[in-house]
Amino acid sequence: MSLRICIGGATGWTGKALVAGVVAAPDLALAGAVARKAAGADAGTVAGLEPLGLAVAGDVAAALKAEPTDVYIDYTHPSAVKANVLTALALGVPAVVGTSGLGAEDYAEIANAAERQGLGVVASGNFSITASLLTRFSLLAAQHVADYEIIDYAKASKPDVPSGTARELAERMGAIQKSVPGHPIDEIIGPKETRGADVGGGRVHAVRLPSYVLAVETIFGKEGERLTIRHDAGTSAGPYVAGTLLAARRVVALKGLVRGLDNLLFGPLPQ
Ligand SMILES: NC(=O)C1=CN([C@@H]2O[C@H](COP(=O)(O)OP(=O)(O)OC[C@H]3O[C@@H](n4cnc5c(N)ncnc54)[C@H](O)[C@@H]3O)[C@@H](O)[C@H]2O)C=CC1
Ligand SMILES: O=C(O)C1=N[C@H](C(=O)O)C[C@H](O)C1
Repeated sequence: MSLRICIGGATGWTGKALVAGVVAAPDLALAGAVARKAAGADAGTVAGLEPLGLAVAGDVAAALKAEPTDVYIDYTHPSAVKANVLTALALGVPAVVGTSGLGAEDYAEIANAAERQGLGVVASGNFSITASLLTRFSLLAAQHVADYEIIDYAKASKPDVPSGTARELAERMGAIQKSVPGHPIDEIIGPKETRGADVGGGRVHAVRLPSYVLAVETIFGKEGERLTIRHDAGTSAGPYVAGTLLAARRVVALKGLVRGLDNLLFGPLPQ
């Protein structure tokens, strides 16, 4: 039997690519689509496909109550994602979280809800395979190099900061080892903001300019040498589809939260 998927944010840049990905996959079926402004429209039509005979719902609860659903996928907005995921869990549906804007405390709350319900959640700041390689390489480097900073580049209109990619990376790198600034930030002469923000125990610098989609750079410094690891997203949402659908296929067998697609692709980080 096909895995029944509901997509939150089905009319968006990523959501439309996911609707097409689900429709094209022989083992998946589109059971629901959520988008406030397109409620009532055909889910295929709003994604630029042939009509699917499935009406878009105005909110997550309506979609999950209307059709039996195995997995809820969220690509909505930083202001909506947490409530959407908690709603899905409360209705007994595991979730895959692509939307950015949540940090360690939000994920602790989501992890608790998932464990209480005995359900899985997979969240990843970036579901592209190559971005997951940046994450994994950076986590490995953080095991060996104590001094690092992250630069987070995105489009000028991005509403959240840092990006989901950079935030997850900073929090996970900080859990391995915190990067202590060589000169205490409180004692800096000049505007302290120039040194970026402390996210999870490392400095993150956000650049927001036209022409970027999303790029993340981790810079590791040691006496006499430097390592830079960088990922650049292009203008297509295609790279996020395979990783998101891999997470959807795997989340049904999980209990609790897995944060980071790299954990599904490459297993736990070697100690
Ligand atoms: N983890 C990953 O690999 C990726 C994460 N993202 C993140 O996913 C999110 C969505 O990105 P895009 O697809 O570019 O956005 P978009 O703006 O193109 O689409 C957002 C969708 O969510 C809906 N929406 C907006 N506000 C809402 C609200 N308050 N409640 C319910 N639905 C709402 C819109 O109607 C639309 O369908 C962003 O946070 C972005 O950073 C995007 C691409 C990849
Ligand atoms: O807002 C976007 O567009 C993206 N956001 C994600 C993030 O916040 O990390 C990543 C994706 O590459 C595009």
